[in-house]
Amino acid sequence: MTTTKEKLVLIGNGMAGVGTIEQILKLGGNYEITIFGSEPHPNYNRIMLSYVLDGSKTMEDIILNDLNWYEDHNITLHTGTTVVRIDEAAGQVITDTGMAVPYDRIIIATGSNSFILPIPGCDKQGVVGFRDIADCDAMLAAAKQYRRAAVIGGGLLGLEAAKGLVNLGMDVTVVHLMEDLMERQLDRSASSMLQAELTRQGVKFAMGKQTVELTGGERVNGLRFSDGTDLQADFVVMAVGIKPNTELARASGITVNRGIVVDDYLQTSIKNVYSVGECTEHRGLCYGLVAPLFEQGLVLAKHLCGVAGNAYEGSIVSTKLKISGVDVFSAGDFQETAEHTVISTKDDWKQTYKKILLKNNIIVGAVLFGDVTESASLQKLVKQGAEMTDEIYAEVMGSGCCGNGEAKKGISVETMKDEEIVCGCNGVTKKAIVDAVTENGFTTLDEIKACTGATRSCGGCKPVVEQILQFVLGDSFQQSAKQGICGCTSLSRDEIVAEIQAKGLRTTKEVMNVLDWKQEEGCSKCRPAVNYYLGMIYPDTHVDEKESRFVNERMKANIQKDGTFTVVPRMYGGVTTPEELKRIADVSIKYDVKVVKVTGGQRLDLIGVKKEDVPKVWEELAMPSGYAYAKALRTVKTCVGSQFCRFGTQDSLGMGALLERKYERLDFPAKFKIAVNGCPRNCAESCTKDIGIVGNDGGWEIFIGGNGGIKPRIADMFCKVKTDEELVEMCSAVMQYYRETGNYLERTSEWVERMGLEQIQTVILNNETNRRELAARIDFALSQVSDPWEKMLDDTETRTALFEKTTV
Ligand SMILES: Cc1cc2nc3c(=O)[nH]c(=O)nc-3n(C[C@H](O)[C@H](O)[C@H](O)COP(=O)(O)OP(=O)(O)OC[C@H]3O[C@@H](n4cnc5c(N)ncnc54)[C@H](O)[C@@H]3O)c2cc1C
Ligand SMILES: NC(=O)c1ccc[n+]([C@@H]2O[C@H](COP(=O)([O-])OP(=O)(O)OC[C@H]3O[C@@H](n4cnc5c(N)ncnc54)[C@H](O)[C@@H]3O)[C@@H](O)[C@H]2O)c1
Ligand code: SF4
Ligand code: FES
Repeated sequence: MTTTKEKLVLIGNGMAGVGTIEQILKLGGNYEITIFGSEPHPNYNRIMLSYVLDGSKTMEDIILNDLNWYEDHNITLHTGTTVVRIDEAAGQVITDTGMAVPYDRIIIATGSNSFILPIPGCDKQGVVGFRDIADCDAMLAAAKQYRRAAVIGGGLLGLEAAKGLVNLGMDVTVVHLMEDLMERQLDRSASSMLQAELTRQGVKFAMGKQTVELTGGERVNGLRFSDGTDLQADFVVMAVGIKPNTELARASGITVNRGIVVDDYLQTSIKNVYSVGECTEHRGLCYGLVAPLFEQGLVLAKHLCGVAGNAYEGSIVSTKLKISGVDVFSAGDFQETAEHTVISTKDDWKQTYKKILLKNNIIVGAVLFGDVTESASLQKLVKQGAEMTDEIYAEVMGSGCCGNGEAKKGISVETMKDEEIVCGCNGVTKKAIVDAVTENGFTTLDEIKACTGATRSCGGCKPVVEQILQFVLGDSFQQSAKQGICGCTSLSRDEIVAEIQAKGLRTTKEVMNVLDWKQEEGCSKCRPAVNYYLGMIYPDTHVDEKESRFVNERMKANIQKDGTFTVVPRMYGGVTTPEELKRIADVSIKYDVKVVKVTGGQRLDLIGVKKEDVPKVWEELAMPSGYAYAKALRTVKTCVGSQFCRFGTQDSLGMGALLERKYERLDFPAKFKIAVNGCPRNCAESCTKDIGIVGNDGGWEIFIGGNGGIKPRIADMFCKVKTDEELVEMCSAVMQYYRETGNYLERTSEWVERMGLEQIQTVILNNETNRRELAARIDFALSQVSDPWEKMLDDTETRTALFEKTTV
């Protein structure tokens, strides 16, 4: 008997909402889930935007759940779609794109918006908040063009933004209303130590300043303060707090105060409509940190899954500033009053400060600066409302038997109670981590993260998690610190490839079974990687595993934020014909293609094709797939070369087309780009391509390992060759060597750095047999591939399943 699942709609694709869905899935909740998110991205770690800005993480690093995760859990995701109203009578949510989607239950998790000071000039160009990827992009772009930045607000966000902009080379002044930084978390002593440290790191400060106007023309050029003084700035970040996003709730008749008002089970004033996250007001409080939001999410998930659990009674918050070299921690009360008993130590030489506040001998708050080793213990003590005892005093103030910091660290982990929370962001206890090691056999930080969630958000708990691993594993900890390709295995890429070859393993499932994967099914990181390694090892017999492919690769087209697709046909060497152009034009008009874009790789991109039209567009274009969605050869960029250019000494057009025809369709560890130039003037920009080829009088020069993307790298000169045949053989050998030794998703720019140029030259240039064998192996692999669009057009079943279902 099949039971119909209740329809659960999540509005808001942020950390709180998706965190709740993750809990529901863990608890086995039986829902048909649909998620709406205004942003055009899958769920990402907003906290980490500070690290993207300071350059220590990339946007890709901070994705928490990629599109495969939604697919794998049968979740329908609508990105770039805002829900504008809940129609309670009709039992539907209504979107800004005109969708009406039925629901049985709703979770509202619409988060907050940056608070923008409503002062004259606040809408000028160059004024941003710091809340999402778009803001972060704007800041990264501004840093390339401008020098002077002002950050209004000296709270957590303003200081992290300021340090990020300093790292990007800007001259940054933090403009703060009060006399003390982070006055909502720190007392005057900690605040002034913090200001001194940040000044040392290059941040300037204008304290006690109220901004009354932003000056300039269309673009901001400065700030005017209430005392009549001003500050020049051509970029302004507002970080003066946040405003719960309650628009949708108000429009739907839900009770709203500062936030959306909920009871202790996160129920709003409307039946079956719940709210979690920053948009929520519980017992008069709205929270702006993830730990309380995850606590709310857990209570709600249990409630929605019918699992017994406590009501949500509110959270005690603690904060840590995420600036490298600045250790600050604050939990609970931080400003002493007559009611408090104060325990404090301040070391001006070591620049450390510790203060613990007691009320009637109960620990109610703590502030740490410089040394935050005790933050996890103090966080727990404050949360528990623990009574101060001699033992606790000795532990947290560092007196008594253990004068030595290292010894003390060990003891503090050892004496930590099982139920003590180690990761505040994700509510992970010491016991959960110890169990992950002793019961599941996990031994690395990545595995602990995948299993328990600890370290997944702000990362502040990493040192304590490491200490626990060390404590439980003893001497084997160092050895186990070797990281596998993901949390499912401790094996490296080379070990996996060697095992596949030695044991003759044939499928992903077999690899995972035989090599003792910790998660039977693997994850979205290892499944595509293993599928690639199998295809590389067995080019003739491996049956490609579609379920291990990323969504774009499965669809053979790139999904866009509005759910439509792009179609990029192949144009060998960037050359097309009037007949092809006519077909492209006819198809674009017939299928109402939104934009036809000339790409940087010299071809045409049909953007905005409706999903159901994609196969018809392929059929009517009658051109090969351009593989714009694949980890394969994308484009071969060419200049006009000797056929037309008066400087050209080599036929770059002809060679480009030849190479593109030869190497198209084959899988590589990552996308692959080539450029061919007719002379050293290098009009087709060889230096930023995986293989760059430059014609000269006596033949060709070959460059490898260039990249123009997020981590630009200029290609290295690999060798010179005289004939076209030598050129092709050399390219074949380099490409096959990269296919055989590259880590999945590793671009050649990283591969060359990792392997060393000399090593690659030794293997390929100094050993003719090697070179010939590599070239023969790639030729064999190439003989096995065929056009995927043509294949899909002949396969009615797959085509219908992919393009005629309602979801991707
Ligand atoms: C730079 C930065 C650093 C931070 N660092 C930390 C830190 O170190 N520690 C910490 O604890 N917290 C930190 N925070 C705060 C933390 O990120 C937030 O508390 C948390 O992300 C809030 O989660 P949320 O899901 O409630 O809201 P959000 O993350 O704002 O998610 C809400 C989502 O809903 C979407 N949405 C809104 N309305 C609609 C609608 N009507 N229909 C569809 N979608 C909608 C929004 O576009 C948004 O994507 C930081 C925040 C920032 C910006
Ligand atoms: N490490 C972390 O935990 C972290 C990092 C970034 C953001 N966040 C969270 O993101 C949210 C936003 O952070 P935030 O720092 O903007 O909020 P906030 O409310 O914590 O701090 C805002 C600061 O701006 C100051 N301010 C207000 N009006 C001003 C004015 N007119 N001129 C100058 N200064 C003014 C306030 O005095 C306050 O110190 C918060 O919920 C915060 O907890 C947390
Ligand atoms: S690279 Fe040389 S041959 Fe090619 S277009 Fe430029 S000048 Fe002409
Ligand atoms: S405390 Fe933030 S990730 Fe663990």
